[in-house]
Amino acid sequence: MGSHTDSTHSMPTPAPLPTPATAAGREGLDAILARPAGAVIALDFDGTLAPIVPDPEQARAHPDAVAALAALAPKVASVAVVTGRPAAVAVRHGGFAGVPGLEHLIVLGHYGAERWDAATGEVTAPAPHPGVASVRAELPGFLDSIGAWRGTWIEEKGRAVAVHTRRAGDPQAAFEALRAPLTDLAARHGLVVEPGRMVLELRPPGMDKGVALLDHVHRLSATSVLYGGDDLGDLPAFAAVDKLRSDGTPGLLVCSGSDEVTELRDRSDLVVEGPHGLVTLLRTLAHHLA
Ligand SMILES: O=P(O)(O)OC[C@H]1O[C@H](O[C@H]2O[C@H](CO)[C@@H](O)[C@H](O)[C@H]2O)[C@H](O)[C@@H](O)[C@@H]1O
Repeated sequence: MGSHTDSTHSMPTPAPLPTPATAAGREGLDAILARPAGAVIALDFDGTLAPIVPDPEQARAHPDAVAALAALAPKVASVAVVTGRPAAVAVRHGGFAGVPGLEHLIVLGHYGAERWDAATGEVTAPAPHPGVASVRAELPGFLDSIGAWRGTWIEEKGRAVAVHTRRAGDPQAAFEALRAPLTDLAARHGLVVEPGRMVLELRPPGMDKGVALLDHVHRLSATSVLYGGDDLGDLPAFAAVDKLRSDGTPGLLVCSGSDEVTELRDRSDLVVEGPHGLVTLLRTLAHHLA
């Protein structure tokens, strides 16, 4: 994908859009193309718009992501980023604030608990869950007591805490060893564990990316939806698109593929190769929309 040159007119013409592998996906893409003004384009951040790096503080949107989103946003009902990150962090690391074309961008942070609106620059969110403060206090001693792998570290997220294993000698073994104990710990504090790419997050229950996506699509009375993600936390959003489809709203499920997570590949209509492939798809889609 990319731009081609049309020798007849010497004008760049858009590369063709890829064909989704499923009939439902083709119907979703057709609906977006037929009526872009009714389409919601919703995208995960880490691993989808931003390449995975060892230090979450160093993660940044793909260099062409903002331009692709800004080209797409004026043509559709809404572009939204749906992320496990605090909304303000995703806005900062994405470079999403003050961008011409992204005046109506929405960032749904903390799996939808937070909402940042580019039109106001404000984040709205419910009161923090008290279990986060108590688990934050217990967590360092708890990790020591269970002999967590060296390199395991805690990310402070405000409304949640996340335990990362990517820097451990064997990240997958470190992740597996922590999963059951952290699930018990979270439950004792009224929280749930959200597993991700070499990360286990302890966060409040009751919200996920599927709930957030359905709410956003219904608020706008959208007529179609595209959701792109890479990780287990995106599966509820995939399920939400399935629900929308069965209720009559066409949708396209895009997987930002990696070797690390395979579950989404099997559930998606279209697989692109990581954030670079996703950004190329968005740019190509923008070219094809009236
Ligand atoms: O919902 P997302 O936007 O995909 O956010 C999920 C988690 O992303 C971050 O962790 C992941 O990306 C890091 C930077 O590339 C990487 O180091 C880590 O291994 C990944 O799991 C973020 O740090 C977490 O808080 C998010 O929950």
